[in-house]
Amino acid sequence: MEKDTSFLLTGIKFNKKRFAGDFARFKKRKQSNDDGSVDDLSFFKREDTEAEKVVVSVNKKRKRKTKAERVEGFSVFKGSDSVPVVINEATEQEENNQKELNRQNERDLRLRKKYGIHVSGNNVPSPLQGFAELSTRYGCESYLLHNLVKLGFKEPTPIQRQAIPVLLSGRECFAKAPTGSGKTLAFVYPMLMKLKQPSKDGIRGVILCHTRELAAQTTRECKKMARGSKFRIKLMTKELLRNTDFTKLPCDILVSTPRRLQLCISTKKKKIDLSRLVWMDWDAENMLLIYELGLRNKDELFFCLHRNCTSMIVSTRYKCYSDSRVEYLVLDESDKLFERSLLEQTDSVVKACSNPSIIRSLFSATLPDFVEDVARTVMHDAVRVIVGDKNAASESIKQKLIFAGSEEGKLLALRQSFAESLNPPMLIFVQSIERAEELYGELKFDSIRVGVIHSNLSQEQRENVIDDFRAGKTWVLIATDVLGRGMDFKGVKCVINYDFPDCAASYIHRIGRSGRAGRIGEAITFYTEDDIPYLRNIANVMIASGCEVPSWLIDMPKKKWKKHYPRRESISTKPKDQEE
Ligand SMILES: Nc1ncnc2c1ncn2[C@@H]1O[C@H](COP(=O)(O)OP(=O)(O)OP(=O)(O)O)[C@@H](O)[C@H]1O
Repeated sequence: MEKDTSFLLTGIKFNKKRFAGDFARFKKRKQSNDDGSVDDLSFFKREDTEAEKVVVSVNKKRKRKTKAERVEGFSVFKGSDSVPVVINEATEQEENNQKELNRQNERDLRLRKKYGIHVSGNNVPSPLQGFAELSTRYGCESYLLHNLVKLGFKEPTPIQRQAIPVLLSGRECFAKAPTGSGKTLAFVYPMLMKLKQPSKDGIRGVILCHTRELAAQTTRECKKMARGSKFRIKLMTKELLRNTDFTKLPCDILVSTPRRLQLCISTKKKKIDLSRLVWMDWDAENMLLIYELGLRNKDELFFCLHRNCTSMIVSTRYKCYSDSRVEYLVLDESDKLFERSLLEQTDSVVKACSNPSIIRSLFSATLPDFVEDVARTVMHDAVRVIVGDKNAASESIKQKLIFAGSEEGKLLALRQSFAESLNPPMLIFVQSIERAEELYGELKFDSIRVGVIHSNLSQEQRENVIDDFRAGKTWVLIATDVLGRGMDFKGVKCVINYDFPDCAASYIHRIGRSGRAGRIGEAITFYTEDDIPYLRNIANVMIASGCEVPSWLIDMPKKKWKKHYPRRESISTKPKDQEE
């Protein structure tokens, strides 16, 4: 788990040649930035103190002009739901407006309570009552509504009810909602609505997924939702990476793993440039502001305004225009993307998407504190949306723990459960590639159609295994954690944790491959002596998801859970002396 949030503290390179005139104005004052870069670090470092003052000052100015305007703070966590401003000397019209606002707030609260939605942030937009509001409130194009009907989606899920209006209002968002609860649609739909039309400006939407399988699935879902439009939605494949000149690639939305996109950004020949700077129309008012606020140049002014005002206010009052490229960035399974193994690559991509008007969103079924910290530091006036209990799994999954005693005991228990009731399609998770192959070796001679997937297989092999499982050609799929998150196999009835998961988050995601979209699922977790110290953490998840747990489990001491990868005996029914 990483706390490093370096991408937030990195800046944007300015095209000094292109804006030579503007730079000339500041030459004398900007002694130290000879390379044309913003003195980003020091600037951002003081944003919590100086910039806050600046914003208050900017906001005071605005307030003087129109009394009814609200003072917007920019701390995500300063308040819970929206807090209406009390207006002194209110006119009758203003009072009526206020009453209507209060009534709306009450309606929002009731709706959120009904669907278990918890929000933090300033002026959080009202949740959707139904999909029809996408049209009445946001002027959603008819092809998008038709696609919802075609997909058979009648009602928005709770995360869709809240996250879609947040993103459509141009707010950044970090969200946690149970596995299988429709988060993909919650970020893809507003992206399609926001981007409106395909354009020649290059890639405007980027979705990062932690595995190729999830990226491929998300691309497919995205295309389904965009049917009837001319959006070009591309999956970053190995071929694309090798053979494409991205400056010529017609693409509006790119779905990729962080690794592939980073490779692309860092390889000069590929010329993929996701960054663009927003420049303001330079006028006297801005000049004045710079001096009044004690800033050094218009870049600093821009960041101040941008970070603390809504983009609409910036664009009308301060005549800011956007020459943006990536307008929309999604980090799906965000906590995974921020883990040590992917952090650097994710960091590069986020850094490259340097359009200051960008709307970024983080989605996952688990939201550890360090991700909240990242979101709080990096995002602009973001809204946090949590559906259900923060540490819970999906409530539609029946969860069971089985003591298997030893490795041999696990294999016996598995075969016994197959003999009693094989309920395919079924996923079995193990902790390593080696163990996946071992278990596959044991089961392939039983009369079960079994497949295996892990990261040592070629991309083609992985695709074939997934296709066979989706098509029902294999009933049981043995997998490492490469399939533990995000994958949507609609009919999976049962997940078996053959090996105990390495952390509570991994447990939540693994078992969440069943019980999707409101269906009933089952999760069985084998444990041995080695795993007992970690049982309590799983018990906590079970309790939070409404499952019954034996009292002895609750009485167990809590254990701080780092990654749990015990050395396990190999999976084999051969007598020990016959093993090689
Ligand atoms: N409004 C809806 N009504 C019915 N089904 C829906 C709706 N929205 C999405 N779904 C379906 O729910 C299933 C799960 O959706 P999705 O894969 O987006 O879940 P998720 O929340 O991203 O899960 P995970 O955390 O495991 O990634 C999909 O099969 C999707 O088609």
